[in-house]
Amino acid sequence: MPILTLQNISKRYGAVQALAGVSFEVPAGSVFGILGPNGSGKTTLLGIVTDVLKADTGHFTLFDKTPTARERRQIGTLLETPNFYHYLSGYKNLEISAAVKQRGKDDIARVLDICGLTQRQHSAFKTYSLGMKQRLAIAGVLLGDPEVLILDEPTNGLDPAGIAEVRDLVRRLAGTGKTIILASHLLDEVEKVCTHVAILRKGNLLLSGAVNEVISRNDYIEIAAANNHALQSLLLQYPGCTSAELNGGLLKVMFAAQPDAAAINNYCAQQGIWLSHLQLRKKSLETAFLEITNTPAQ
Ligand SMILES: Nc1ncnc2c1ncn2[C@@H]1O[C@H](COP(=O)(O)OP(=O)(O)OP(=O)(O)O)[C@@H](O)[C@H]1O
Repeated sequence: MPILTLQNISKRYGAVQALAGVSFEVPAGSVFGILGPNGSGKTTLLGIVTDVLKADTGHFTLFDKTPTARERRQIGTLLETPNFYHYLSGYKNLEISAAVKQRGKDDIARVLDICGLTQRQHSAFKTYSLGMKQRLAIAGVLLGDPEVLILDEPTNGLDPAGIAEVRDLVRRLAGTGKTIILASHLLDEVEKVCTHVAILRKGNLLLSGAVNEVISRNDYIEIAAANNHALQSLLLQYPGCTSAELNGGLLKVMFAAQPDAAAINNYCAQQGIWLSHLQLRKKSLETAFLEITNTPAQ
């Protein structure tokens, strides 16, 4: 059963089409990244799902049901950094969060433990590192043990140590079976923690699904010969070749499917070009992502 199903969600702010007919499913137990550059509609989408905003068209279900207060109670949301009191301890701040959520204090020790803050629970919030502050914010979201967590840019503004701490926490939470939906403009974040992804650009969904399936990462080849221009023309005619760019003394050649280096070597030899260099290289997720986001939206 999908945890969240979006169907044809659109939202406009005046002249800006923030979301244009977005549909996808978030599977149970996934860490689902909503990825896109600034202004692509991520926060708007999370706002709609958490009932802060109303969609113009379309609808969504939570746990396969039209959401009521009962379904919403199973969602813990962190859309912006909470206003913790700087002079109060982590524990006292969570007492306030629990009271706002009309929950008792009995869950505080558990969430502090999950977020690795037990030892520092009685220290003032102002003495916490950036990573600890964000972990406290996530601890607040975990009060009441929701099944689904929605986090908007959870590592934004953190230093590298804080980013690593929050990523570890997200992975740990995923390991306990929680479904985690997080918006991010950081590809690295999605690569490191997400199992699934939806990629948005200017309010359009470019693709969604399991990270390994939707972001194809075929190898590319680096290749050179005495006459690189002749080699370039030749390779552009090779079946499945999508580009051949000259970079320094090497050609970087991309393919629609996994390239076969031996077959390419043979092809060049048959055409009278002897290679001085041929190497298979792994395409980075960043390159794959740029290719996806540079293709026209449907
Ligand atoms: N209240 C609003 N009024 C007018 N335009 C808005 C409003 N909120 C968002 N927008 C516009 O809608 C588009 C989508 O914004 P949104 O904040 O959802 O994107 P985002 O992907 O979350 O970006 P960011 O990472 O910068 O938060 C942007 O062009 C933004 O300027």
